[in-house]
Amino acid sequence: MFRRRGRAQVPVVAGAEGGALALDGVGRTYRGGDVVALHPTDLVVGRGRFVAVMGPSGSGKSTLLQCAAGLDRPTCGTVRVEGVEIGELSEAALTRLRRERIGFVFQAHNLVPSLSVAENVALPLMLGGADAAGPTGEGTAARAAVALAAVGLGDRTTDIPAELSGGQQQRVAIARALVTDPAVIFADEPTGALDPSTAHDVLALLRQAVDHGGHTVVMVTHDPTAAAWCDEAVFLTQGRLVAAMDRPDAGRVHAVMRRLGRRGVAA
Ligand SMILES: Nc1ncnc2c1ncn2[C@@H]1O[C@H](COP(=O)(O)OP(=O)(O)OP(=O)(O)O)[C@@H](O)[C@H]1O
Repeated sequence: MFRRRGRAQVPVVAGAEGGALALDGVGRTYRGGDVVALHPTDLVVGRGRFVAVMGPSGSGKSTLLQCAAGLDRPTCGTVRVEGVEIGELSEAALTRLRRERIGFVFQAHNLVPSLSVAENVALPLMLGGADAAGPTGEGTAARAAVALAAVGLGDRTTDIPAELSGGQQQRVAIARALVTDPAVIFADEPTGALDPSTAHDVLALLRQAVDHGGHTVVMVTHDPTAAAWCDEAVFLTQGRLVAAMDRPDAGRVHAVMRRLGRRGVAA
């Protein structure tokens, strides 16, 4: 669905009122403006939604995700997470917001190899120092244990990452993303390195985080099957958001991706 704005068509993801994430005219250029990775883009994601960001290689998906997550500063526009405009935050405040209100899951899970599974999950809490205790005063170890139990790894807390399979390591990364109870989880190709069965388990966990944890998940993926786990899919091509789909299924997503790959535009 779209509403018209001056500069571009604007996908509005269902349930946008009180959005967890709002991009307003967010663009990113490189080399003094010669390379436009992302044209000014508007996107509002409602709380408790699972959204896939899709598009051909080089269409700007990772750029959008990095700007939305406060990992990169856009060239123009504003990003709000739970209504907080992140461009106005100091580096220290942005770091704190990223640590406490945002979770990250990447294709390469970035676990610290020398730390145990439980220590890896507790890391965002430990970096938070005095604020690490949960709402009822439980400590970091207890919170990490709850997050690990939620991804089915409650019995692997003392292992180091190398002792786990790739899929189990990705589940640890999801536990680490969940442990701070973030408003938004950004996932960049979280199943890109996994076999279909393990990918299924990881996507089920993200779906559960939305349905039972009330989290919002924004996931970059190339995979129509992964997109079918989402509430909505939005499609980028050549740095522009050109289409959105409610309740995507793999067949329809695949058809749009083929059209985008062929012509660079949505039908
Ligand atoms: N640091 C950079 N300097 C110059 N150009 C860049 C830089 N980062 C990204 N780009 C360009 O911006 C465009 C969008 O890149 P981006 O990584 O966002 O695409 P993507 O859709 O995530 O691609 P993929 O699916 O292959 O990961 C590409 O043309 C890319 O070459």
